Amino acid sequence: MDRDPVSRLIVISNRVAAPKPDGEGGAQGGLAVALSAALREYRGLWFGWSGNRIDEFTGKIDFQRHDGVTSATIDLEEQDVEEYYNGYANRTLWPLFHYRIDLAEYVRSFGAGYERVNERFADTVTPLIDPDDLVWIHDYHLIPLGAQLRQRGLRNRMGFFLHIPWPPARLLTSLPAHEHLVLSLLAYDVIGFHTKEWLESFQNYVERELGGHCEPDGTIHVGERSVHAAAYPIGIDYKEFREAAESEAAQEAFERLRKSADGRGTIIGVDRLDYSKGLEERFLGYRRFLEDHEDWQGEVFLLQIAPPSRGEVHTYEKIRESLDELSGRINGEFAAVDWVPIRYVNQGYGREDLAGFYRASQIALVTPLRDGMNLVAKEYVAAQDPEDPGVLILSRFAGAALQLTDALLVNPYSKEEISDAIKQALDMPREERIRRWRSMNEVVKQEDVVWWRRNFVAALQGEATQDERAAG
Ligand SMILES: O=P(O)(O)OC[C@H]1O[C@H](O[C@H]2O[C@H](CO)[C@@H](O)[C@H](O)[C@H]2O)[C@H](O)[C@@H](O)[C@@H]1O
Ligand SMILES: O=c1ccn([C@@H]2O[C@H](COP(=O)(O)OP(=O)(O)O)[C@@H](O)[C@H]2O)c(=O)[nH]1
Repeated sequence: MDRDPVSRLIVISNRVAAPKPDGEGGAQGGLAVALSAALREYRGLWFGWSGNRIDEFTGKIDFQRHDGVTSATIDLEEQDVEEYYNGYANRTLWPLFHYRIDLAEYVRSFGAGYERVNERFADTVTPLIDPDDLVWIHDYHLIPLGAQLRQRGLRNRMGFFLHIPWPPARLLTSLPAHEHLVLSLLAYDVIGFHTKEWLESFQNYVERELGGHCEPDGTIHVGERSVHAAAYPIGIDYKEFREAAESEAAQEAFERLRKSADGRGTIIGVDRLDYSKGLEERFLGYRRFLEDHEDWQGEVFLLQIAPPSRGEVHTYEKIRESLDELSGRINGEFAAVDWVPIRYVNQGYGREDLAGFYRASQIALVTPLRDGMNLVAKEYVAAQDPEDPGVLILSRFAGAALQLTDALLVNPYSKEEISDAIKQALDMPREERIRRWRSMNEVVKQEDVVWWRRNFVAALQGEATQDERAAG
């Protein structure tokens, strides 16, 4: 395997993938899954919150080594979790960055808790960083961390990657102290986004609100400061996922689902229970399909796997209640003694089970209203049987839609488009399914998590990536 000759890599993110006993599933989210894959190749360290709460912050670091990755985690206080994670990260930034200003809450104590936890991260991680280390900070929880580390004297090359969309400037300006937040990003040497669309929104903000100037090569100038900003779409660990798909456990999961489907077509959805994933709209689109095509009733079912997420945030409690109600209503309306249209499962599964379920499903319905990337779409493609692949129905508002252009792209707000796409997928001839799948599989295979990590790290080391050389 060719390794990049780099210094140590220090990865910092809110969540650090907790080692799980073999076979135990869970909704880790795409970031944790992708970073553990990338870090396995590196000498380095993954720093973040343990997920635990304590009465009083101590700054004690817990080191663990698991599956080739060293992690260093700290516990946070109850108030930290409430204001920083549940508050500013998930009640302010998450909805706003997913274009939901109607759900974004602007509460001063959230902002204060966010700054405090970023300072706590900076205080505890600074002694672990050597002068030659590359520092790679992840996601909206930790935007000001780079500036905090600079204030503590760190001169290392430092990069930031945003895993969620960057909103249009006109929406972002609804955030109190938005300039302060965005200016703190200028402490980094490299800023990465999943897609050109999110990058352009960022550049637009910089020019409109900060009076900055963006060069075609990705350099951004604001006052005296220059940083490099570019799109680096994240991928899955293709090789590892294929292995998971060929495991005995995946085969068992495949057979279990096929057996219980009893010859009916399976449409699968796999999402954290999050309002950004468009689950209500998806259920309504599927309902519309059942209404539009009565002959398909009893012939097909939707398996929606939706493990609960961020359950302490009331918008998440609300979406859970709405979906319980809506799935029940649709099932009550259409079910027969031997058929239920929606199997709605609030449980997380491990990768091997998921791989088997994906392969056993003729259609994947991946219809977020807005999504930074969406790795489920890529996993579905990777799990398919090349001789008889399923069809991916994908929201045009997911970052993945910019790469997976041979999916059936839909507007997730439109019941009609979802209904039509399901019908088109069910009727699609095998040759067309194979043609579309081959082209998507090539992208998923080539532009995998290793490619993503290498491109970002190359930029962090100050090297132009191949794509950037071609563009320049
Ligand atoms: O850590 P949680 O609060 O439980 O949430 C899970 C993760 O959700 C978000 O994932 C994003 O990253 C994926 C990988 O880049 C991307 O495909 C997806 O579109 C994003 O939603 C969040 O950004 C992570 O920080 C969370 O860990
Ligand atoms: O029961 C589940 C549901 C999801 N996932 C994983 O969680 C990740 C979700 O990533 P995605 O980018 O689709 O969305 P996110 O949840 O990060 O917003 C994918 O790797 C899924 O395989 C999982 O391991 N078990």
